[in-house]
Amino acid sequence: MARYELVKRSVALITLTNPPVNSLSSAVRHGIAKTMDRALSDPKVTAVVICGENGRFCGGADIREFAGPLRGPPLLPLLDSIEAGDKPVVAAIEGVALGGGLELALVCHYRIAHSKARLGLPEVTLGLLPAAGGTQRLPRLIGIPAALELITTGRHVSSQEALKLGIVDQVTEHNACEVAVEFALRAVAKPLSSRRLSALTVPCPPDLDALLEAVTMQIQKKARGVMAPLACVQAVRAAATMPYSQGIKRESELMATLFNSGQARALQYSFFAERTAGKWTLPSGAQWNDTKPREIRSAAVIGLGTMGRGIAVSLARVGISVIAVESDRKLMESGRQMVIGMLERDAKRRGVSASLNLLKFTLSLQDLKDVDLVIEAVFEDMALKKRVFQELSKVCRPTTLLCSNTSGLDVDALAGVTDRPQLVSGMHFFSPAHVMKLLEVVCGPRSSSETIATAMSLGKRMGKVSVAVGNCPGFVGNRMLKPYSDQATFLLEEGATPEQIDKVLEDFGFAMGVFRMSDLAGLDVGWRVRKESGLTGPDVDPKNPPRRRQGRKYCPIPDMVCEQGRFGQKTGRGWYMYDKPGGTNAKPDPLIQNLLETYRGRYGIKPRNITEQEIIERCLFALANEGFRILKDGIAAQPEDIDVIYQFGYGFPRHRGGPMFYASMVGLERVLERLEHYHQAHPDVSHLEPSPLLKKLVACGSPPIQKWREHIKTIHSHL
Ligand SMILES: CCCCCCCCCCCCC/C=C/C(=O)SCCNC(=O)CCNC(=O)[C@H](O)C(C)(C)COP(=O)(O)OP(=O)(O)OC[C@H]1O[C@@H](n2cnc3c(N)ncnc32)[C@H](O)[C@@H]1OP(=O)(O)O
Repeated sequence: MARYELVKRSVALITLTNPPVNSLSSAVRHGIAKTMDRALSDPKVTAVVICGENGRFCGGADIREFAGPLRGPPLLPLLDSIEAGDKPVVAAIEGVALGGGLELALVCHYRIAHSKARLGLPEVTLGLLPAAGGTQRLPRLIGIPAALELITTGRHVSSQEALKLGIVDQVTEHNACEVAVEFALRAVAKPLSSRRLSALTVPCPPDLDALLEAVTMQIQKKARGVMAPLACVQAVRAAATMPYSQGIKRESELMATLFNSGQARALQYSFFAERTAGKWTLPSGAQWNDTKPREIRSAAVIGLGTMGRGIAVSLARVGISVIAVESDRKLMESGRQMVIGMLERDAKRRGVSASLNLLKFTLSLQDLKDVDLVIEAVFEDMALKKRVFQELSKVCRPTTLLCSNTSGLDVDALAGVTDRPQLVSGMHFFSPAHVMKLLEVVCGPRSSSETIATAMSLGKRMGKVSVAVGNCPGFVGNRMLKPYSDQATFLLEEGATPEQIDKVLEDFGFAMGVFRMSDLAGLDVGWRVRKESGLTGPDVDPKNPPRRRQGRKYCPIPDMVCEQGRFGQKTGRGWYMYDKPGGTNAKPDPLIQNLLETYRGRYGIKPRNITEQEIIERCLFALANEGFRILKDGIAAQPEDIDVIYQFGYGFPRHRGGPMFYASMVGLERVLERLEHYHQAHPDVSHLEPSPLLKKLVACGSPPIQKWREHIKTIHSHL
């Protein structure tokens, strides 16, 4: 776990060996303690170099160990003892020095970084703080403002930035280990006192209180209700105002408040969930690590609406040549201008040159005959999409993969009109596609494993978090959205207002409440779908009870809002009013209040006081309940996939883990009991009826979320 060698006759080279990221597991900490003792007690050794195996210094504490009882040598005293040693210690940083890894480097007396290395204290993203002295040493090294920014955001910095900030002493293009050994030899006999960061005084800015206040306010605005960044501010305040011995105690106290918190558990779960989601398995048994994806060099995007434009940008900026197709010259020209503008702005932000030469715009599908992959992003209309797929099937070479950006239509029906159903899949991007990180890769019953592997790998290349899902109306994300938003509109009928519901959801941590989100997305899209499904509009049987459709409870309020031409932000009116069409400043609208009152009056509904608890339970438990159905139906393979989809596609707060993790934290028994209660009160709302899988899990003693898979075992897996 830590290898010991003597090099150049007098330098002890300690190599951390815990693949893949050399995290500081109990065994590694043990290894460091043993090898450091050996180095310090061997008179032949004049200096020490610490490095990591396989070009990675250290990815920090072993996050998996946080879930169990803490064993092995504690990190903090181990690091303090390295710093206190009387032989110079040099950190040779290659790959990453993150979290405890950087804290280890900070107790070394010198730090040499490879030019491609990344450094940072990302503990805050795991609901923690750098509690192995990081909050006390980094401010002493680089000053309060810079340390505060790095510690509260968890941002990684390049070695060049680390050099500018003063975190490292030298950046090298060569083997960092060899450079560090030479450096260590030159450091022998130089005084170490000024190199022990804990002994330095903190350069304290005169406006410390104002700075801390400003950062606190920024955090409260950006990360409402999240504890760890605020604890980080307090720890840095301690560094600025206390001697090291007291500051370190404060750091430990603050860590103790975070360590076993629900937020830390949720954030650590989210870290692993994101990685688990990339590891897909299909019903055929094929999986992520045994299926080779195809290399995609060229792609086509059909349709230059909002989605198509974002997809074209996402492809071009990772070096894929793109042919963008529109049906109308005017639309093509305006699409061209927008895509070019988006790419130029993106390139400017990233400090690279825009890859405009990779773009081609055309009106003819005939131009697609040689591309490796097509992503169709036309209007959400099955007949139109089928025509496009039929045409593509004729035009493209037989090996071209055909993907649809549909947000919920049957991918297999599209596959059925082509000559290559095995090469068809869904690639469901989220708007705006060049910004949003989520990609649902929809696996139809005939999609081959190579097709799925290619779509997943293309998603990764575009910087997306890709999740493989099965084929059903709405897939995972949009299928779950329906019960969630239905509950919100039923609550409006019963007495709530859009702003009340949104506030509760935003206080819970959602980036936007359900009504503000709908206004942003546009209310007309759902209205059109409801009209096409015969749920609203002139075709609805007037004899039908007005609040029931197709045998189910139905709330027509969203249709009534649309009937007034209120389509959301783009029209300046929706659930809220905005300063102008396209405005983003949502204000409660008395007209909506009137509409709700008139509606309740017409149907004799006596409004009642709706509590925060009811809003959370009805919206979020209905959401999770559908998630259980999705797992049972084999549309998602594991709860982690659902949670990743909701975090990256729907603004579910990461510090709550996602709808399924949240349900597990509340307690499955409690979720079941509340759903039963609400279903009893609303027997005509089927999505409040507890799902069989939820009941089964409760009957099995509510196992932890990581064990749910063992109870799912569906024979109908679509994944
Ligand atoms: C009352 C109680 C009081 C309690 C007080 C407790 C006191 C405890 C004190 C402890 C003080 C410790 C302070 C330090 C804390 C930390 O260091 S927390 C960890 C900080 N580090 C990170 O956040 C880095 C996380 N990792 C990454 O960002 C990336 O993995 C990477 C290093 C940049 C590499 O990326 P990439 O090459 O893309 O590979 P991945 O796919 O992400 O990872 C590969 C596999 O490695 C696993 N992994 C990565 N990092 C860790 C880790 N730190 N611990 C455990 N496992 C890790 C990752 O999950 C992948 O594994 P698989 O999923 O199995 O493939």
